[in-house]
Amino acid sequence: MKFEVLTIFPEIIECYIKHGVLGKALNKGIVEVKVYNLRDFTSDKHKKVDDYPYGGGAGMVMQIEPFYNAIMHLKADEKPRKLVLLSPQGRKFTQKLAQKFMEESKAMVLICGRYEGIDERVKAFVDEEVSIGDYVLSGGELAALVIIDSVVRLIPGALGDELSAVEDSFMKGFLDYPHYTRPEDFKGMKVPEVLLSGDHKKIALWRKRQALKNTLKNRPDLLKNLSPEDMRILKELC
Ligand SMILES: N#Cc1c(N)n[nH]c1-c1ccc2c(Cl)cn(Cc3cccnc3)c2c1
Repeated sequence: MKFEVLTIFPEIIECYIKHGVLGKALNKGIVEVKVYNLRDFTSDKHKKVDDYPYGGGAGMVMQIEPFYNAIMHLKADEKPRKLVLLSPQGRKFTQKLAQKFMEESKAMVLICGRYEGIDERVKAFVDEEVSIGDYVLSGGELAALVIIDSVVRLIPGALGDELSAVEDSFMKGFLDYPHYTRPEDFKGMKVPEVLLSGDHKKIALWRKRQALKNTLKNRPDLLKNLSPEDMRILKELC
């Protein structure tokens, strides 16, 4: 899969993608990320990308021309791509939408703005307007990275451990179970005995109970379409 990112801060994207799962996927050639600086698509010597808002109001608005020029530059190769605008007004990004993007798109353009937002006319050239959540960020770049990271994790072979992609929280409809590793006793804080028992059936049941308990406490909204067995365990917890 290929990601093309439009931004005035390419360093934000370039720094993050070198590390972790994304870095490995890039090295394996499973993923390609190209970052474009919108200032390279301006037509004035000051590389201006913003201006005062029509109708007044605080702050500056990003002008349409750099976005238009960059999008036309990308489209020149006539290859199909999904154009996604990051915006506080966008539809909510979820694991389900990440799965859809991974399955349906060979290439995605992630359009990142700053300031108070971008000229509304840019939306005439995009396929989706997406927000990663109900909180206020300073621009679209972090949101773009969230989308790239979550979509790449779903690409077969990207993680090197198929199970963890399948087991990721939210795919199952409830949160993950607690994780422990060495030391067994840290200042008197001990690892639960069951995890040292080697009894895989008991461990699996303990993990399921803990996951359902955590989900009931922190994210009851995720508890849908539980299997009869999970429902039985949940009822025991109530
Ligand atoms: N995705 C997402 C997302 C999110 N979940 N919060 N904030 C954003 C986001 C995305 C794009 C931009 C652009 Cl362009 C400018 N800003 C700053 C801003 C802040 C408050 C009101 N208006 C604009 C952006 C914030």
